[in-house]
Amino acid sequence: MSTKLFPRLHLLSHPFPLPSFPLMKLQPSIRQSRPIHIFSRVFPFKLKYASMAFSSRPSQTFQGVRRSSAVGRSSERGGFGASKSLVEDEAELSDWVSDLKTSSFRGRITSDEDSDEDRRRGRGKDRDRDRDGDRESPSLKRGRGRQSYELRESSERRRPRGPSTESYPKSSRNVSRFKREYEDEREDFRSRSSGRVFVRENVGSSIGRGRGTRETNSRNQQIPGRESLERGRRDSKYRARFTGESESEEDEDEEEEDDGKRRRTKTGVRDFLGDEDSADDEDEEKDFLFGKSTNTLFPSGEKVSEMDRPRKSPGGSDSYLSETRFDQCSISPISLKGIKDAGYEKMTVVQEATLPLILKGKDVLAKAKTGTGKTVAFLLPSIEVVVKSPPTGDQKRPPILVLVICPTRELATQAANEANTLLKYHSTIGVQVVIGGTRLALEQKRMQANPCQILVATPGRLKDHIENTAGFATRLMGVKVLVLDEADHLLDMGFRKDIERIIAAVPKQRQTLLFSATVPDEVRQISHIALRRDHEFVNTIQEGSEDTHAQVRQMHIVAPLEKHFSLLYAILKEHIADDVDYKVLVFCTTAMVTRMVADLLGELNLNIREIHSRKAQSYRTKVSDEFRKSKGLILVTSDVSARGVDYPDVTLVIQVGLPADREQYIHRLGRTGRKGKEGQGILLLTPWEEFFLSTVKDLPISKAPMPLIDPETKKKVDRALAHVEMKNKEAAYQAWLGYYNSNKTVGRDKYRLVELANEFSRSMGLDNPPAIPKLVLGKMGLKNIPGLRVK
Ligand SMILES: Nc1ncnc2c1ncn2[C@@H]1O[C@H](COP(=O)(O)OP(=O)(O)OP(=O)(O)O)[C@@H](O)[C@H]1O
Repeated sequence: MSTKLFPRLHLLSHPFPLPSFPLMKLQPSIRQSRPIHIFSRVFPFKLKYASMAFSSRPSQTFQGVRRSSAVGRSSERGGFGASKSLVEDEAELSDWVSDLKTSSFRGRITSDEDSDEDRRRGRGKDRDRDRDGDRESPSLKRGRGRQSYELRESSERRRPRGPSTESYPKSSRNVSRFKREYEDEREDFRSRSSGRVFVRENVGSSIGRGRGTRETNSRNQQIPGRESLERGRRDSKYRARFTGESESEEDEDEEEEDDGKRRRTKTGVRDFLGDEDSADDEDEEKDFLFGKSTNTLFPSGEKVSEMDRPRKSPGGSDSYLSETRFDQCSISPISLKGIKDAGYEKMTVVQEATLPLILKGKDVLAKAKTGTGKTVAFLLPSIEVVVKSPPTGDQKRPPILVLVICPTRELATQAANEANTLLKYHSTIGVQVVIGGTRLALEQKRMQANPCQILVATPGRLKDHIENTAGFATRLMGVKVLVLDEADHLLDMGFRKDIERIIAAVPKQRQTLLFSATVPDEVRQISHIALRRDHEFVNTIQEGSEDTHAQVRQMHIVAPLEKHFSLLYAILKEHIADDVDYKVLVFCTTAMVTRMVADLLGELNLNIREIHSRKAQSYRTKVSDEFRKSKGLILVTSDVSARGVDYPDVTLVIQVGLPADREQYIHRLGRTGRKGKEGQGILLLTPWEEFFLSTVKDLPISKAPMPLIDPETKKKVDRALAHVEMKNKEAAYQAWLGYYNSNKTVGRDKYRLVELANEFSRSMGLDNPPAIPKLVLGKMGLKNIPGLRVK
């Protein structure tokens, strides 16, 4: 792309006005500034910062922070309405589902009571999977392709679930593959879906917890052979599943370990892996054992009116740091020592806004932009709760005092790392992590043998422990603080049932903290599931300001699918040429599309890594760690990296294809521009995806000039495409079809959808679209649509 015509862009620091909070004096904020390279030059103007004007009310506590009581607040996002998600509301979903006309789908409609009964009857570890939709007919399971996952997941949202008493067929390769794909895709789906909430009760209704009804509520540098070993391992594992063995959906690696012997004899695959896996486990063990080792606070019930505080920024840019130092708050000296060692001196704006409230014992729902220190904001006061808690007599089952729930494994690990940093000098307080993809037994041992006042968990694995770990439920009854990180996502339909189950397992008398960079109105309305009625809503994003960072340049390119791979390559090449310290995230729509794009970029000799739900957890952890520390690297990823992951100094985020919704666009973009740094975001769409721009029209996304693709580049990309494995293209095609089929706009017209899918197929260099199993097409509601090939 020719970018040389345009001036470079530099962002300037700017001062904020003085706050009225007595302890906190705001000075001009110093931001790290780096020149914007490549795409800055496509814009013939300098970024202008609009001065922000806010009404100031004397009763406010923090500048630039809107705080409100729980009751009666609706919109804080200016003119923007509800997010557009894959399946936006129940009525639309209903219409959409009725279009599918599949008898097997109808066959799946059963009742929740049945499923509970089924659980009681006991299906061993299978019950965790039941939670996520395995209560269905075997025929459905057989037909489940990964790309049909969205269909199933969406369908589940509206129907009660019931049991399947029939076992999986034992020897069908197709079944194994579909099952594997379905399980793997689930995490990607969960990662990208958000905002799909159907409950529309007013906050503060009688259902609220406060009213006592809580429960109602470079691939080229990859380890040689690793990939194929992983796949072989998965095949073996899933084959084992169909023999009637099972595990929780997040626990693939765990099952491999626990049932390794059995599977080894069945398939022989694990013979190749024994050593490697134990090495992985040791690494993981080390990771999790690195560190060491609550007063019950109840709100006074005071109502706080909405407070719009000015945090004016004469320079225009938003600041992530306040002028308030941590030692100005009532934090224990030992915590302060840890904070100092971590290099934190001043609080970020969200920390300044929420810390006093949380220390007072209030339930808080907080919204703050990506990369502005929300993790410390909830961890630090939680640690203080532990500090103030009297020691307990129960040595056998010491209580867990703080429970932090994160939607992804990477995020949970990251939060635990941050907790350990803060706990550096608290020798008797320990944090433990429980996440899918690791051995349940290992976690059980760790939680028993080490201090574990703070537990960070992903929902599925936590639920597994609640149901399967002796004494765990008792330990959870000690919880004084419950934190939902990425709260809007956790309260979304993909996680809702798990979260409700977890909430039921912790005491009603607790403090609850909900944090996210996006809080759609729907989430506010259902927050009573977790929060007390008199909770505080703290919004650090000023009215009239965007949910994204001003120092992140956002652009979109609209081009036909056939050009996307060449464009992606051209954009990356330009960026690499412009910035030796490049660090790029390329988001793709699904795990299999991610794999195919990673293959392609690897063939083009770019220094890439890939991460998605189809990768083993040990691999994901390694790649994630590597990317965190690296420069000069491109991470091709599905939405497992969309939220919360704190990779420092990401220079560019590229989103290829339709993001699941507005929230997901914001979170993905938020991997760059963290801690006040600059960054760039490019959204690459086709003309028929352009409608998405209307859902983010309040964000400063400008149209980038169309990069020129010279014939040589085109040829190079075509040659590289020819080297991408056919089976990866086939899987990408099927996944692509499934993803867009579940989009309520693109998936509405099935004939058009198939035309577009075949366009995607051609863009991968295929003359004919790959054939898809008949059953899968049936599940997707795509039987007899012209243009599809059936196998
Ligand atoms: N007071 C502070 N001073 C300096 N750096 C801080 C401070 N608090 C947190 N950080 C750092 O800021 C970075 C971003 O923090 P964090 O990941 O918690 O952001 P976040 O708001 O949760 O982002 P996201 O919305 O993407 O999850 C981290 O590297 C963290 O260590």
